[in-house]
Amino acid sequence: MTTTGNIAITGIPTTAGPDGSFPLRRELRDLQRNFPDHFNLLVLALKDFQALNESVQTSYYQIAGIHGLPYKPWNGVGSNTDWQSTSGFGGYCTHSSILFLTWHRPYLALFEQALYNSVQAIAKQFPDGPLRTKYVEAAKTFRTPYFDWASQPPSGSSAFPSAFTAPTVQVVDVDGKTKSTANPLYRFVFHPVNPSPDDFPAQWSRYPTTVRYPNPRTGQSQDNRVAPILANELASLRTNVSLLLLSYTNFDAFSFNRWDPSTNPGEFGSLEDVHNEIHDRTGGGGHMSSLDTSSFDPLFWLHHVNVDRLWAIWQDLNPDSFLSPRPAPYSTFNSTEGESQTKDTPLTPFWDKSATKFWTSEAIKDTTTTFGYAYPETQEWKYNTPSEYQAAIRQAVTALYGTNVFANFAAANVQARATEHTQLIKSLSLPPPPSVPITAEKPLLITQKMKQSPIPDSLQHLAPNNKYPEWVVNIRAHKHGLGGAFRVIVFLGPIDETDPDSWPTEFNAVGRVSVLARSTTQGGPNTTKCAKCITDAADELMVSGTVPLTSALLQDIVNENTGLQSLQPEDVVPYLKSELKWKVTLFETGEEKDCGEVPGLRVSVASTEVTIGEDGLPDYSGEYVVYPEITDGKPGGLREGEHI
Ligand SMILES: N[C@@H](Cc1ccc(O)cc1)C(=O)O
Ligand SMILES: [Cu+2]
Repeated sequence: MTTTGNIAITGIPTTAGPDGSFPLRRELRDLQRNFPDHFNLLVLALKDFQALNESVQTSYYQIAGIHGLPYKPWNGVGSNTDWQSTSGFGGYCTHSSILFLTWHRPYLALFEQALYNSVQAIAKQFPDGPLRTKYVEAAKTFRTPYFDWASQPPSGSSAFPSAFTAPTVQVVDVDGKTKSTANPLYRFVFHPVNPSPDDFPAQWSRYPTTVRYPNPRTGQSQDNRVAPILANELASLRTNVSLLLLSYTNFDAFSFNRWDPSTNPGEFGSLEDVHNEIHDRTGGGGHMSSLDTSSFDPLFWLHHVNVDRLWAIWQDLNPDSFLSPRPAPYSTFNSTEGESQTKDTPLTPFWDKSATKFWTSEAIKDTTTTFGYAYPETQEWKYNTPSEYQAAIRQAVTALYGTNVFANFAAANVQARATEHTQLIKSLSLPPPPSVPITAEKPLLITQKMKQSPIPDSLQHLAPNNKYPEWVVNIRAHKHGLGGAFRVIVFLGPIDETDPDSWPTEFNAVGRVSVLARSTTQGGPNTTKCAKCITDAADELMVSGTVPLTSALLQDIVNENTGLQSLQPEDVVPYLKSELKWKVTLFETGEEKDCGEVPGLRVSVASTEVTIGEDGLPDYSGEYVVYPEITDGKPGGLREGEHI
């Protein structure tokens, strides 16, 4: 890869195998356990890549810097100066925009081709002989892994893989010796944090490395907080992913989180919304929580590969739906607020393979193999017909994310969550894990239960005639209503109202909608943010998200002391009226702050009747019904007579 002039974004140049196959981007835990040579290369190459001089255009530092901070033009692509107007943001990344998914695909391809450079270099450094042969061979099919944050981790293993949290990792180094080395997935070590003066404002330059859940006082990363917080809202997140993949059929609704008055109650969610939630839950006020800094955390790349994968899966299930022109939500390096963004809008700063023009959404929509990779679920070449291929995708999706909410509930042993939860919370008070070497973690498994049983016998009575109502909480708010990143957490049941710090780990937390608004005060956190809303144009941008409730309702039904009897509206409506609540907190500073309400906040509850087919697959084609009586009278709740 040349490092001067226009850099062509090629991904890893690959010719298809004789059967049409392409190398796979695999799940991290699968890679670690089943492809140890690839995993070994990942560790060594990522270290090498991260160590590149920060002034090199294809260094980790500079590639990460395309997304947000330090707001510098990259690859010879000048920036639009409009972003400096009050409502704009620096950097090239696209969010709440129709280009959200497509822009990130060449971005990941660029990361992968740069990482691959290091993979090649490393493989060749092994001593001549069988070791080198082995690693050179493995290097050919090396692709960036993904972190599947939605499927159920195998029992006894953490929702946040140790590959991200262990400070050191065991590797076979290029001298052929097995040793312990600093883990490049754990954090990125800036060298230095401000290679040019003021790359980062004080709020960020205080951290010499990327951090997760930084202690607000000491700035220490608290990685042990991530796993319990991922586990606590996992069942709802997983339903969200199944709903997105199996019930959304329109690209615009599926892809991004912008809300408008025509949004129907079955389409408040989006892949961008669940993606935001992962930024929030893994960042905890550290780098992942902010669009300005998230791409510096190595986790960002594996998270976004998963987002790209979910899109690839969805797109192959819905090949005829693609983006329709939409106005840019605000000005950035590559867009001007209000201008129409279409499938032909240049995805700057990513030059295409010719290095003379930019990639467009249209050019990268159809297949990931343009960039030399596929996913386990998208091995199209294995099937004779499109319908066979789609049936296989559906099967793979339902095996990982739950054939239906009942099978998911049973397989994931959600029932045991209450006990498990107490243990997790206890583990939070323990000191961070010592520097342990990575031991191969169990890969995600297709659980037998999900495959076997359409509706487990013990839950059959809750879906008479194989029909049941699926319940969701829909949320919308002004994206920039608080002048910073905030979330709305949804609870079902009592919580400690007085302690915002405890809310994400309350057992009764069901799920959240996280809004990654950028801080409008670039100098750092502003203490008046909760109290005041900003009144510029960006304030008008409305975003939405959804929190699936059904699995939490099932938990409450099974847990007899709640009194809830069924999923039917006559039981659920009064139950939700008394038990459903939500809290708004600002999260960018690492300190949880109760913000009461956000401008434009509307929370509503909707349900749709789902029929489970013979094969256990849910049919989501029904309409959604909104129940304003549940939220009427609560702050920010939809009122009766009000339109969604
Ligand atoms: N937090 C719960 C989900 C839940 C939330 C609220 C409830 O009332 C019940 C269940 C879990 O870990 O699975
Ligand atoms: Cu992201």
